[in-house]
Amino acid sequence: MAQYTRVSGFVGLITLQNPPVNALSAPVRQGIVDTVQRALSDPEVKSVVICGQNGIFCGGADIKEFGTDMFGPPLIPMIHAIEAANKPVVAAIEGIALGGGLELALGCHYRIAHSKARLGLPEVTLGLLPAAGGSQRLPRLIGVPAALNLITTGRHVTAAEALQLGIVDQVTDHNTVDAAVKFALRVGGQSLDARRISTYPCPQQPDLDALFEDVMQKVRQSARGAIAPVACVQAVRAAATLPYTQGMEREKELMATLFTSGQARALQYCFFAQRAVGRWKMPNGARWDTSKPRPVHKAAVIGLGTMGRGITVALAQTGLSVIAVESQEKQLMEAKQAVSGMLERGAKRRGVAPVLDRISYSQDIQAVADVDLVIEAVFEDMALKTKVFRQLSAVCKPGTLLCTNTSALDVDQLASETPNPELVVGMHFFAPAHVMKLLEVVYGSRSSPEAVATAMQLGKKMGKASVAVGNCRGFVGNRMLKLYLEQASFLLEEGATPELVDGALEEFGFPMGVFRMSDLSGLDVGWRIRKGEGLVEPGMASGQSARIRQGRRYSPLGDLLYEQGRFGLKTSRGWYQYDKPGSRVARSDPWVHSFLEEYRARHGLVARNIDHQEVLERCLYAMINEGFHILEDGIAAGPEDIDVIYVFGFGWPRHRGGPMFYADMVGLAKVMEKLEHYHQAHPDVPYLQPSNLLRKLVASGSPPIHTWGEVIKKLHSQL
Ligand SMILES: CCCCCCCC/C=C\C=C\CC(=O)SCCNC(=O)CCNC(=O)[C@H](O)C(C)(C)COP(=O)(O)OP(=O)(O)OC[C@H]1O[C@@H](n2cnc3c(N)ncnc32)[C@H](O)[C@@H]1OP(=O)(O)O
Repeated sequence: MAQYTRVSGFVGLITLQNPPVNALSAPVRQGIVDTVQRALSDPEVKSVVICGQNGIFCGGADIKEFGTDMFGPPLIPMIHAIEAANKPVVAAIEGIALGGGLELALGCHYRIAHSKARLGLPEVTLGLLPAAGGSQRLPRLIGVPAALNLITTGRHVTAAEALQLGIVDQVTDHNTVDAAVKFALRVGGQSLDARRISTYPCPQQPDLDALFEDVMQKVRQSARGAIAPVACVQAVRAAATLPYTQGMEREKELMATLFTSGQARALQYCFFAQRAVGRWKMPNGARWDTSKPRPVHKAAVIGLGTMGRGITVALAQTGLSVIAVESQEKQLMEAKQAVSGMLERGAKRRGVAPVLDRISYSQDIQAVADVDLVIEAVFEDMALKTKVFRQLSAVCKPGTLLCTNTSALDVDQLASETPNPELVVGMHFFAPAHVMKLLEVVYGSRSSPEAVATAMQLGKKMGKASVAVGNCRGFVGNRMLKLYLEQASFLLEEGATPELVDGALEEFGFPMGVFRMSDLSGLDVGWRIRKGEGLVEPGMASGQSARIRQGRRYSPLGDLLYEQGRFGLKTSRGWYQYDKPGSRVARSDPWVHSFLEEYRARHGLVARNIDHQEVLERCLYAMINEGFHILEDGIAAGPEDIDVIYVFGFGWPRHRGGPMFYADMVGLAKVMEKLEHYHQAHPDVPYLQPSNLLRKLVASGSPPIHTWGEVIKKLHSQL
């Protein structure tokens, strides 16, 4: 809807009304068309101002309409009619002008923004391009390089940057609508010939071909297979080389390809999934909207290894006072220096002052007596964590929330060591904790809704995609990852190389394949986890029972490399070789290839040809199948939770939506059939057997992902 009023005698004021972000839904577009016509035909009205209600100009097209039968007036003619008007139209931009919202503003003759407003064309993040003239007008207004930057990244700019770039004509600290009305009164009756952006020639750019070639190469490299950034470059190129009308034709053509693409569906799914995970619920009925978080002003971190340091930085940057505790003096000194460095570098990047004074350091756990929340980040060892939790219970004031950063251990067991298990939750960060955007909030069987709400709110304040998950070994992310890693090792045994497996996964869109990732995180880390699970004994890796452990297939390849001191990047040898410890450039290592050949010969394994498709099916479908088990077990409340975890924490390519969305796209029947096929070929790998839930979904005709909840509910009610 759009409301129309006449203000100051001569100005038609149009207010977009569609909370929460005044998205351009069909009724809003219809409202704009009607009210613009009304203003233009009223002889008393000399100029027009368009604004949005509640201090928000417009969040763009209504994303919920995509994929439905869209009705109502289309955006392009609506914006053309505004630009062609014979009375000045001024956009009063408060809050946000994004996507179609900014395109609407670019159709206006003038733009006035509040100093706190943000503007941008984020369509690329939804798998689209600015196809209501944005890709054609913006380059004409601000030049090709700046437009390319904004359109291919989708980044938001501040009002100050928008003014500097020439996107807006004026910035105000005062009431934007008042300023726009005053402005409109002043320009009423003036010629609009020089104010219609579509009539501007694109600013000349030396060596246009070289510029586009260079940008296209960079965009293709960073897009990891996403098609929208490439289409965005092509659309801007059309703006730079074609007359406006032909450029619009090209924009439309490119949008037609994107609009119905699987990638756009995936990216739009991710947009809503990211918001859906905030509406968490627990199997006992506790939920986000009935659980009140506690205030957290002061927090403590116990253990200042890599994770503890990152968590300390993340908390301090959120504005909390932090007490960082490390019992070893040398480690404490090193941590202090490292944390200060991280804070200083982060502050420099963001152009703010570092918040070093928010952190105090101590070797004594007694120092945490008055904090509201503690995050334990000591070594991943149950006995050690238990000791820390007992100490914390004795030291902390009543009501302090005790959180563990364990990546796999039993949260219930830790909670049982405290007199108040309802105050215990997992806060599983991902390394580096001040950078990675994911937080798994793990509720135990006795965690209170209040404790979960507090951890979720803190995660949100830290800027993390926070997902509430149940307690099981590895929670959601690592539980699924384990099978992905195992399948990759099995593929090596069967004839693949690390390069082949990584190549397939990187082509799929992961930033790095499984073996490069393993070199980065350290083969010693994986070895320690397997040892903790009782899978590793000295000498066992080469013995008779090497390839069967705990009654099922096991690959000792990682253990054998570990025994050779090949820990990955840190020792400059792992699945690849590196020029020096810490170097990121992975080079093939002939030693690894001979080692694999000898290993196969020793175990009577005959190498066969393995192609990219098999790598993807084995690694990804095994993980997806575990995702279905996780849903069945109620560890994740819905497929969105799993997908957000994988996109934000494990480098799953966002344009493929996450593992569960990907399964839906591939077709559940196909995933099930392939799993059955691989299980038949590898009966000693029980987890390749399709899960009950997957079978049930296929039997119910493979319903779309947003309706899986019904099938899961039915499954639970039958248990
Ligand atoms: C064959 C060819 C056919 C061609 C047809 C072409 C037709 C299309 C033509 C033009 C297309 C234009 C493209 C666009 O405009 S795409 C949309 C561009 N806009 C965006 O990407 C903005 C997305 N939103 C955000 O970034 C944020 O929501 C923000 C606006 C910054 C607000 O953030 P915050 O304050 O943190 O609040 P939330 O993110 O939680 O959002 C609050 C609720 O509002 C819902 N929302 C937000 N934006 C939209 C939107 N554009 N459409 C619909 N709904 C939106 C959001 O989902 C939250 O609700 P909920 O929690 O229920 O999910």
